[in-house]
Amino acid sequence: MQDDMILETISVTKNYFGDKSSGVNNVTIFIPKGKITAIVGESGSGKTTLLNLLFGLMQPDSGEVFFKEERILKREEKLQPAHEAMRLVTQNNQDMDMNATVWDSVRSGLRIGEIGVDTEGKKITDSLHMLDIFPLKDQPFGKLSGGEKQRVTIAKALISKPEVILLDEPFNQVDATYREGLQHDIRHIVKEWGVTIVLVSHDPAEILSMADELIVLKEGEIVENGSPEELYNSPKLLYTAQILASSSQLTADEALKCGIKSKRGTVVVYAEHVKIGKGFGNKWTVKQILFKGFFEELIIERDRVVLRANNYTKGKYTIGSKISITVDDYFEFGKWETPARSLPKGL
Ligand SMILES: Nc1ncnc2c1ncn2[C@@H]1O[C@H](COP(=O)(O)OP(=O)(O)OP(=O)(O)O)[C@@H](O)[C@H]1O
Repeated sequence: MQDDMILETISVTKNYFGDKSSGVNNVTIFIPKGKITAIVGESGSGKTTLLNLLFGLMQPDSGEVFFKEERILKREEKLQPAHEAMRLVTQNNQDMDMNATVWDSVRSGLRIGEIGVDTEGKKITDSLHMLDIFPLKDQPFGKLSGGEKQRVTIAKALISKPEVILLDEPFNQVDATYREGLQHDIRHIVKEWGVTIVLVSHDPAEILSMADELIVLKEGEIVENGSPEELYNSPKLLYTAQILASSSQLTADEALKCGIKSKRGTVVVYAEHVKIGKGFGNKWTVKQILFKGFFEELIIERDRVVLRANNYTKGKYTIGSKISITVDDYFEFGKWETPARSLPKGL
Protein backbone atom coordinates (compact mmCIF):
# COMPACT_ATOMS: atom_id res chain seq x y z
CA MET A 1 0.00 0.00 0.00
CA GLN A 2 1.30 3.47 -0.84
CA ASP A 3 2.11 5.79 2.09
CA ASP A 4 -0.67 8.22 1.33
CA MET A 5 -3.35 5.51 1.11
CA ILE A 6 -5.37 4.53 4.17
CA LEU A 7 -8.01 2.13 2.84
CA GLU A 8 -7.86 -0.22 -0.08
CA THR A 9 -10.04 -2.88 -1.65
CA ILE A 10 -8.53 -5.53 -3.93
CA SER A 11 -10.90 -7.19 -6.40
CA VAL A 12 -13.76 -7.18 -3.92
CA THR A 13 -17.00 -8.88 -4.87
CA LYS A 14 -20.18 -9.08 -2.81
CA ASN A 15 -23.32 -10.40 -4.46
CA TYR A 16 -26.64 -10.83 -2.68
CA PHE A 17 -28.24 -13.36 -5.01
CA GLY A 18 -25.24 -15.39 -6.17
CA ASP A 19 -25.00 -13.62 -9.53
CA LYS A 20 -23.68 -10.26 -10.66
CA SER A 21 -27.08 -8.61 -10.63
CA SER A 22 -26.66 -6.99 -7.19
CA GLY A 23 -23.96 -5.75 -4.86
CA VAL A 24 -20.46 -4.97 -6.16
CA ASN A 25 -18.19 -6.85 -8.56
CA ASN A 26 -14.40 -6.99 -8.68
CA VAL A 27 -13.89 -3.56 -7.13
CA THR A 28 -10.37 -2.27 -6.57
CA ILE A 29 -10.09 1.18 -5.00
CA PHE A 30 -7.56 3.21 -3.05
CA ILE A 31 -8.72 5.79 -0.54
CA PRO A 32 -6.19 8.60 0.00
CA LYS A 33 -5.40 9.63 3.57
CA GLY A 34 -6.66 13.00 4.84
CA LYS A 35 -8.87 13.61 1.81
CA ILE A 36 -12.56 13.49 0.97
CA THR A 37 -13.43 10.66 -1.43
CA ALA A 38 -16.97 10.47 -2.76
CA ILE A 39 -18.47 7.28 -4.13
CA VAL A 40 -21.13 8.27 -6.65
CA GLY A 41 -23.49 6.42 -8.95
CA GLU A 42 -27.12 5.92 -9.72
CA SER A 43 -29.49 4.31 -7.26
CA GLY A 44 -28.71 0.61 -6.77
CA SER A 45 -25.18 0.87 -8.22
CA GLY A 46 -23.63 -0.58 -5.04
CA LYS A 47 -22.47 2.50 -3.14
CA THR A 48 -23.79 1.49 0.29
CA THR A 49 -22.57 -2.08 -0.21
CA LEU A 50 -19.06 -0.78 -0.88
CA LEU A 51 -19.19 1.49 2.20
CA ASN A 52 -20.29 -1.44 4.37
CA LEU A 53 -17.46 -3.59 3.01
CA LEU A 54 -14.95 -0.84 3.82
CA PHE A 55 -16.30 -0.73 7.39
CA GLY A 56 -16.25 -4.49 7.82
CA LEU A 57 -20.02 -4.67 8.27
CA MET A 58 -20.11 -7.48 5.74
CA GLN A 59 -17.59 -9.96 4.43
CA PRO A 60 -16.81 -9.94 0.69
CA ASP A 61 -17.55 -13.14 -1.26
CA SER A 62 -14.06 -12.73 -2.69
CA GLY A 63 -11.29 -10.16 -2.60
CA GLU A 64 -9.88 -8.27 0.36
CA VAL A 65 -10.20 -4.97 2.18
CA PHE A 66 -7.22 -3.39 3.91
CA PHE A 67 -6.92 -0.61 6.46
CA LYS A 68 -3.28 0.51 6.65
CA GLU A 69 -2.12 -2.88 5.36
CA GLU A 70 -4.23 -4.74 7.89
CA ARG A 71 -6.90 -7.00 6.47
CA ILE A 72 -10.39 -6.05 7.63
CA LEU A 73 -12.53 -8.94 8.74
CA LYS A 74 -16.22 -8.88 9.47
CA ARG A 75 -16.86 -6.88 12.62
CA GLU A 76 -18.38 -9.74 14.61
CA GLU A 77 -15.57 -12.10 13.71
CA LYS A 78 -12.72 -10.22 15.24
CA LEU A 79 -12.22 -6.91 16.96
CA GLN A 80 -9.87 -5.21 14.55
CA PRO A 81 -7.81 -2.10 15.34
CA ALA A 82 -9.22 -0.73 12.10
CA HIS A 83 -12.70 -0.79 13.53
CA GLU A 84 -11.73 1.47 16.41
CA ALA A 85 -10.17 3.88 13.93
CA MET A 86 -13.28 4.08 11.74
CA ARG A 87 -16.77 5.40 12.28
CA LEU A 88 -19.76 4.82 10.03
CA VAL A 89 -22.60 7.34 9.92
CA THR A 90 -25.68 5.78 8.33
CA GLN A 91 -28.80 7.47 7.02
CA ASN A 92 -31.30 5.85 9.34
CA ASN A 93 -30.04 6.86 12.83
CA GLN A 94 -30.80 3.33 14.03
CA ASP A 95 -28.11 3.42 16.72
CA MET A 96 -29.32 6.75 18.15
CA ASP A 97 -31.48 7.08 21.28
CA MET A 98 -34.35 9.41 20.38
CA ASN A 99 -34.82 10.54 24.01
CA ALA A 100 -31.18 11.30 24.76
CA THR A 101 -30.09 14.93 24.71
CA VAL A 102 -27.76 16.18 22.02
CA TRP A 103 -25.00 16.39 24.67
CA ASP A 104 -25.46 12.75 25.72
CA SER A 105 -25.82 11.59 22.11
CA VAL A 106 -22.45 13.06 21.22
CA ARG A 107 -20.96 11.79 24.50
CA SER A 108 -21.98 8.24 23.55
CA GLY A 109 -19.41 8.40 20.74
CA LEU A 110 -16.51 8.50 23.22
CA ARG A 111 -14.37 5.41 23.65
CA ILE A 112 -14.66 3.59 27.00
CA GLY A 113 -11.36 4.98 28.31
CA GLU A 114 -12.43 8.55 27.47
CA ILE A 115 -15.66 8.53 29.50
CA GLY A 116 -15.69 10.15 32.94
CA VAL A 117 -12.23 11.71 32.66
CA ASP A 118 -11.53 15.45 33.09
CA THR A 119 -11.32 16.14 29.38
CA GLU A 120 -14.70 14.60 28.60
CA GLY A 121 -16.67 17.87 28.77
CA LYS A 122 -14.18 19.74 26.61
CA LYS A 123 -14.24 17.03 23.97
CA ILE A 124 -18.04 17.14 23.80
CA THR A 125 -18.07 20.96 23.73
CA ASP A 126 -15.46 21.04 20.94
CA SER A 127 -17.38 18.55 18.81
CA LEU A 128 -20.64 20.44 19.32
CA HIS A 129 -18.99 23.72 18.30
CA MET A 130 -17.28 22.09 15.33
CA LEU A 131 -20.67 21.09 13.93
CA ASP A 132 -22.38 24.30 15.05
CA ILE A 133 -24.90 22.56 17.31
CA PHE A 134 -23.78 23.74 20.75
CA PRO A 135 -27.03 25.73 21.31
CA LEU A 136 -28.99 22.48 20.85
CA LYS A 137 -27.09 20.60 23.56
CA ASP A 138 -30.10 20.10 25.88
CA GLN A 139 -32.62 19.18 23.16
CA PRO A 140 -33.74 15.55 22.78
CA PHE A 141 -32.28 13.97 19.63
CA GLY A 142 -35.71 12.79 18.45
CA LYS A 143 -37.07 16.35 18.33
CA LEU A 144 -34.38 17.67 15.98
CA SER A 145 -34.79 18.35 12.26
CA GLY A 146 -33.23 15.90 9.77
CA GLY A 147 -30.31 18.25 9.15
CA GLU A 148 -29.68 18.79 12.87
CA LYS A 149 -29.78 15.04 13.48
CA GLN A 150 -27.22 14.62 10.72
CA ARG A 151 -24.90 17.10 12.44
CA VAL A 152 -25.27 15.31 15.78
CA THR A 153 -24.42 11.92 14.28
CA ILE A 154 -21.35 13.42 12.63
CA ALA A 155 -20.31 15.08 15.91
CA LYS A 156 -20.73 11.72 17.65
CA ALA A 157 -18.57 10.03 15.00
CA LEU A 158 -15.97 12.75 15.30
CA ILE A 159 -15.58 13.01 19.06
CA SER A 160 -13.22 10.07 19.42
CA LYS A 161 -11.05 11.46 16.62
CA PRO A 162 -11.23 8.43 14.34
CA GLU A 163 -8.87 8.21 11.39
CA VAL A 164 -11.66 7.52 8.92
CA ILE A 165 -15.31 8.57 8.88
CA LEU A 166 -17.63 6.83 6.42
CA LEU A 167 -20.76 8.85 5.64
CA ASP A 168 -23.77 7.35 3.85
CA GLU A 169 -25.68 10.12 2.04
CA PRO A 170 -24.75 12.82 4.58
CA PHE A 171 -26.75 15.56 2.85
CA ASN A 172 -29.90 13.59 2.18
CA GLN A 173 -31.87 15.21 4.98
CA VAL A 174 -30.15 18.58 4.90
CA ASP A 175 -31.88 21.34 3.00
CA ALA A 176 -29.91 23.45 0.56
CA THR A 177 -29.53 26.35 3.01
CA TYR A 178 -27.59 24.24 5.51
CA ARG A 179 -25.86 21.92 3.05
CA GLU A 180 -23.12 24.37 2.15
CA GLY A 181 -22.48 25.08 5.84
CA LEU A 182 -22.20 21.38 6.65
CA GLN A 183 -19.93 20.81 3.65
CA HIS A 184 -17.73 23.66 4.81
CA ASP A 185 -17.63 22.19 8.34
CA ILE A 186 -16.63 18.77 7.02
CA ARG A 187 -13.86 20.29 4.88
CA HIS A 188 -12.68 22.27 7.90
CA ILE A 189 -12.57 19.10 10.03
CA VAL A 190 -10.57 17.27 7.35
CA LYS A 191 -8.06 20.12 7.23
CA GLU A 192 -7.81 20.64 11.00
CA TRP A 193 -7.80 17.02 12.15
CA GLY A 194 -6.43 15.23 9.10
CA VAL A 195 -9.33 12.78 9.19
CA THR A 196 -10.13 10.81 6.03
CA ILE A 197 -13.71 11.00 4.78
CA VAL A 198 -15.40 8.53 2.47
CA LEU A 199 -18.92 9.52 1.55
CA VAL A 200 -21.63 8.12 -0.62
CA SER A 201 -23.96 10.27 -2.68
CA HIS A 202 -26.55 9.61 -5.37
CA ASP A 203 -26.57 13.33 -6.22
CA PRO A 204 -22.99 14.19 -7.15
CA ALA A 205 -23.88 17.76 -8.08
CA GLU A 206 -24.14 18.42 -4.33
CA ILE A 207 -20.65 17.11 -3.52
CA LEU A 208 -18.67 18.26 -6.57
CA SER A 209 -17.34 21.27 -4.69
CA MET A 210 -16.24 19.39 -1.57
CA ALA A 211 -14.75 16.08 -2.76
CA ASP A 212 -11.08 15.67 -3.62
CA GLU A 213 -11.67 12.37 -5.43
CA LEU A 214 -14.68 10.80 -7.09
CA ILE A 215 -15.24 7.10 -7.65
CA VAL A 216 -18.03 6.39 -10.13
CA LEU A 217 -19.95 3.12 -9.67
CA LYS A 218 -22.27 1.59 -12.24
CA GLU A 219 -24.04 -1.75 -11.76
CA GLY A 220 -21.59 -2.70 -9.03
CA GLU A 221 -18.43 -1.85 -10.97
CA ILE A 222 -16.04 1.09 -10.90
CA VAL A 223 -16.34 2.74 -14.29
CA GLU A 224 -14.36 5.94 -13.77
CA ASN A 225 -12.46 7.83 -11.10
CA GLY A 226 -10.57 11.09 -10.77
CA SER A 227 -10.90 14.61 -9.41
CA PRO A 228 -14.32 16.28 -9.68
CA GLU A 229 -12.88 18.80 -12.17
CA GLU A 230 -11.44 16.09 -14.43
CA LEU A 231 -14.60 14.03 -14.47
CA TYR A 232 -16.96 16.99 -14.85
CA ASN A 233 -14.96 18.71 -17.60
CA SER A 234 -13.83 15.61 -19.52
CA PRO A 235 -16.06 12.61 -18.69
CA LYS A 236 -14.86 9.51 -20.54
CA LEU A 237 -18.25 7.89 -20.25
CA LEU A 238 -21.72 9.07 -21.09
CA TYR A 239 -22.90 7.67 -17.75
CA THR A 240 -20.45 9.90 -15.85
CA ALA A 241 -21.60 12.98 -17.76
CA GLN A 242 -25.22 12.11 -16.95
CA ILE A 243 -24.47 11.48 -13.30
CA LEU A 244 -22.43 14.61 -12.68
CA ALA A 245 -24.64 17.25 -14.25
CA SER A 246 -28.17 17.96 -15.26
CA SER A 247 -27.90 17.21 -18.96
CA SER A 248 -29.61 16.17 -22.20
CA GLN A 249 -28.67 13.16 -24.31
CA LEU A 250 -29.17 13.64 -28.06
CA THR A 251 -28.84 11.56 -31.22
CA ALA A 252 -26.79 13.03 -34.08
CA ASP A 253 -30.02 14.15 -35.83
CA GLU A 254 -31.33 15.80 -32.68
CA ALA A 255 -27.97 17.47 -32.08
CA LEU A 256 -28.16 19.07 -35.54
CA LYS A 257 -31.26 21.00 -34.38
CA CYS A 258 -29.05 22.49 -31.66
CA GLY A 259 -26.38 23.49 -34.18
CA ILE A 260 -24.08 20.54 -33.33
CA LYS A 261 -22.59 18.28 -36.01
CA SER A 262 -21.81 15.02 -34.25
CA LYS A 263 -19.15 12.71 -35.62
CA ARG A 264 -19.63 9.97 -33.02
CA GLY A 265 -23.39 9.63 -32.83
CA THR A 266 -24.39 10.56 -29.28
CA VAL A 267 -24.14 14.01 -27.76
CA VAL A 268 -24.53 15.12 -24.15
CA VAL A 269 -25.21 18.78 -23.40
CA TYR A 270 -25.03 20.10 -19.83
CA ALA A 271 -27.89 22.45 -18.95
CA GLU A 272 -25.34 25.11 -18.05
CA HIS A 273 -23.96 25.05 -21.61
CA VAL A 274 -27.25 26.01 -23.23
CA LYS A 275 -27.28 29.79 -23.55
CA ILE A 276 -30.76 31.25 -23.68
CA GLY A 277 -31.63 34.26 -25.86
CA LYS A 278 -28.52 34.02 -27.99
CA GLY A 279 -29.70 32.28 -31.19
CA PHE A 280 -32.27 33.28 -33.78
CA GLY A 281 -35.89 32.54 -34.63
CA ASN A 282 -37.34 31.72 -31.18
CA LYS A 283 -37.86 28.11 -32.31
CA TRP A 284 -37.78 26.52 -28.84
CA THR A 285 -40.81 26.32 -26.55
CA VAL A 286 -40.60 26.26 -22.74
CA LYS A 287 -42.34 23.07 -21.55
CA GLN A 288 -41.41 22.94 -17.87
CA ILE A 289 -39.73 25.24 -15.36
CA LEU A 290 -37.87 23.56 -12.50
CA PHE A 291 -37.02 25.56 -9.38
CA LYS A 292 -33.32 25.29 -8.58
CA GLY A 293 -32.89 27.97 -5.94
CA PHE A 294 -31.17 31.02 -7.37
CA PHE A 295 -31.78 29.85 -10.95
CA GLU A 296 -34.34 27.86 -12.94
CA GLU A 297 -33.88 24.86 -15.17
CA LEU A 298 -36.03 25.10 -18.27
CA ILE A 299 -37.12 22.02 -20.18
CA ILE A 300 -37.42 23.25 -23.75
CA GLU A 301 -38.55 21.56 -26.95
CA ARG A 302 -38.21 22.01 -30.68
CA ASP A 303 -39.52 19.43 -33.20
CA ARG A 304 -39.61 16.78 -30.42
CA VAL A 305 -36.02 17.43 -29.39
CA VAL A 306 -35.93 18.10 -25.64
CA LEU A 307 -33.18 20.08 -23.93
CA ARG A 308 -32.43 21.19 -20.39
CA ALA A 309 -31.26 24.78 -20.10
CA ASN A 310 -30.27 26.84 -17.08
CA ASN A 311 -31.99 30.21 -16.84
CA TYR A 312 -30.42 32.73 -14.50
CA THR A 313 -33.03 35.46 -15.11
CA LYS A 314 -35.71 33.91 -12.93
CA GLY A 315 -39.32 34.64 -13.77
CA LYS A 316 -38.53 35.90 -17.29
CA TYR A 317 -40.18 32.94 -19.03
CA THR A 318 -43.43 31.04 -18.52
CA ILE A 319 -44.67 27.71 -19.87
CA GLY A 320 -45.20 28.21 -23.62
CA SER A 321 -42.64 31.04 -23.99
CA LYS A 322 -40.78 30.94 -27.30
CA ILE A 323 -37.01 31.29 -26.98
CA SER A 324 -33.75 31.04 -28.90
CA ILE A 325 -30.67 29.21 -27.70
CA THR A 326 -27.09 28.38 -28.61
CA VAL A 327 -25.02 25.52 -27.19
CA ASP A 328 -21.51 26.59 -26.25
CA ASP A 329 -20.06 23.20 -25.25
CA TYR A 330 -20.96 19.52 -25.44
CA PHE A 331 -19.52 16.00 -25.20
CA GLU A 332 -19.63 13.31 -27.85
CA PHE A 333 -19.89 9.59 -27.26
CA GLY A 334 -20.05 6.59 -29.56
CA LYS A 335 -22.78 4.65 -27.81
CA TRP A 336 -26.37 5.45 -26.89
CA GLU A 337 -27.17 4.64 -23.25
CA THR A 338 -30.33 4.44 -21.21
CA PRO A 339 -30.32 7.53 -18.99
CA ALA A 340 -29.12 6.86 -15.42
CA ARG A 341 -32.00 5.90 -13.12
CA SER A 342 -31.36 8.63 -10.59
CA LEU A 343 -31.58 11.45 -13.12
CA PRO A 344 -34.39 13.90 -12.50
CA LYS A 345 -37.42 13.16 -14.63
CA GLY A 346 -37.81 15.26 -17.77
CA LEU A 347 -40.92 15.45 -19.87
N1 LIG B 1 -29.30 -6.77 1.99
C1 LIG B 1 -29.55 -6.89 0.69
N2 LIG B 1 -30.19 -7.98 0.21
C2 LIG B 1 -30.43 -8.14 -1.10
N3 LIG B 1 -30.07 -7.23 -2.05
C3 LIG B 1 -29.45 -6.11 -1.64
C4 LIG B 1 -29.15 -5.88 -0.24
N4 LIG B 1 -28.52 -4.69 -0.13
C5 LIG B 1 -28.44 -4.20 -1.40
N5 LIG B 1 -28.99 -5.04 -2.29
C6 LIG B 1 -29.04 -4.85 -3.75
O1 LIG B 1 -27.73 -4.60 -4.25
C7 LIG B 1 -27.72 -3.52 -5.18
C8 LIG B 1 -26.84 -2.40 -4.66
O2 LIG B 1 -27.44 -1.86 -3.49
P1 LIG B 1 -26.79 -0.66 -2.68
O3 LIG B 1 -27.70 -0.33 -1.55
O4 LIG B 1 -25.40 -0.99 -2.37
O5 LIG B 1 -26.83 0.48 -3.81
P2 LIG B 1 -26.76 2.07 -3.65
O6 LIG B 1 -25.96 2.53 -4.83
O7 LIG B 1 -26.26 2.43 -2.31
O8 LIG B 1 -28.27 2.48 -3.84
P3 LIG B 1 -29.08 3.76 -3.25
O9 LIG B 1 -28.44 4.98 -3.86
O10 LIG B 1 -30.46 3.53 -3.80
O11 LIG B 1 -28.99 3.71 -1.77
C9 LIG B 1 -29.16 -3.13 -5.36
O12 LIG B 1 -29.66 -3.81 -6.49
C10 LIG B 1 -29.86 -3.61 -4.10
O13 LIG B 1 -31.20 -3.94 -4.34
